[in-house]
Amino acid sequence: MIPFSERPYIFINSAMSADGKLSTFERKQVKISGKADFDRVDTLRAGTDAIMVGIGTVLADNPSLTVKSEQRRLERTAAGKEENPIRVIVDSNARTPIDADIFKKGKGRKIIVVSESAQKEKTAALSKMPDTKIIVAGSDRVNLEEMAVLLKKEGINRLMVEGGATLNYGLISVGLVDELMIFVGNLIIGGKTAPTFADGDGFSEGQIRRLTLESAEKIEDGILLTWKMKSE
Ligand SMILES: NC(=O)C1=CN([C@@H]2O[C@H](COP(=O)(O)OP(=O)(O)OC[C@H]3O[C@@H](n4cnc5c(N)ncnc54)[C@H](O)[C@@H]3O)[C@@H](O)[C@H]2O)C=CC1
Ligand SMILES: Nc1nc(O)c(N)c(N[C@@H]2O[C@H](COP(=O)(O)O)[C@@H](O)[C@H]2O)n1
Repeated sequence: MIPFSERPYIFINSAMSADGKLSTFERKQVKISGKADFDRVDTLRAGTDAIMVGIGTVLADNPSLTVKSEQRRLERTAAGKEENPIRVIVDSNARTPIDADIFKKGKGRKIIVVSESAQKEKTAALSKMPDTKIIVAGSDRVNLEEMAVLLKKEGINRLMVEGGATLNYGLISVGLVDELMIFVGNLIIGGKTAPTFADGDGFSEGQIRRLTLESAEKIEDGILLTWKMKSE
């Protein structure tokens, strides 16, 4: 485990259906949160140094990961920060499209974390995008622990993760998650191949991770659960 002083504080914010799905079997983005929850997410975004997603989420949702409220952006700039937190994509093979919204919408730094096996032409093209830095961590796949240490060196002390299913599992499995905020919405999505909150290989019985419930808050017709990871 990486000592806490050498990595950012890392929390995941996700929205899942009552049956634990992040989206449909077609991997199409579903609005699980309502207006109030999206506003809460915007406050969280404004209060972090960086927002991270996996490449699967970029390819499926094409998110911009910007702070939506002008007032919150102004408060950030008044405090000497950039309008938007640094946007980080975990992208082992440098598959991020150069026309992705992350490059088109909102000002601020972007970091694409790739592995050594990513094609050099692809990383070169991404490194030419404005305000974009490439970080290499890991040989075939991004090594998340190495990445966390490098992100701390970039000045990221508080990191918000917005999925998806594979990245959530990957971070939890290497002990890199401190807190989870899961909004459970009032819908059933179903489907055995639809992404769940944490996919990946799954934990065997002896490896199951345990949580401590911090709070449960009703928001519109859903519930926001805030959990801390129990130390292993
Ligand atoms: N409801 C919600 O809050 C959210 C829903 N989603 C949904 O989740 C789905 C996307 O999830 P996934 O396909 O699982 O993609 P993902 O966003 O978790 O990205 C997975 C990719 O991350 C990369 N990666 C590199 N190194 C890794 C490592 N060591 N561990 C784990 N991942 C690593 C791999 O290339 C892997 O394919 C979409 O359907 C999207 O709509 C995504 C974000 C939030
Ligand atoms: N909090 C939350 N609730 C939902 O219902 C969602 N579908 C998501 N998805 C996440 O939000 C990203 C979109 O961000 P932008 O609006 O483009 O800035 C999406 O990619 C998921 O990470 N989140």
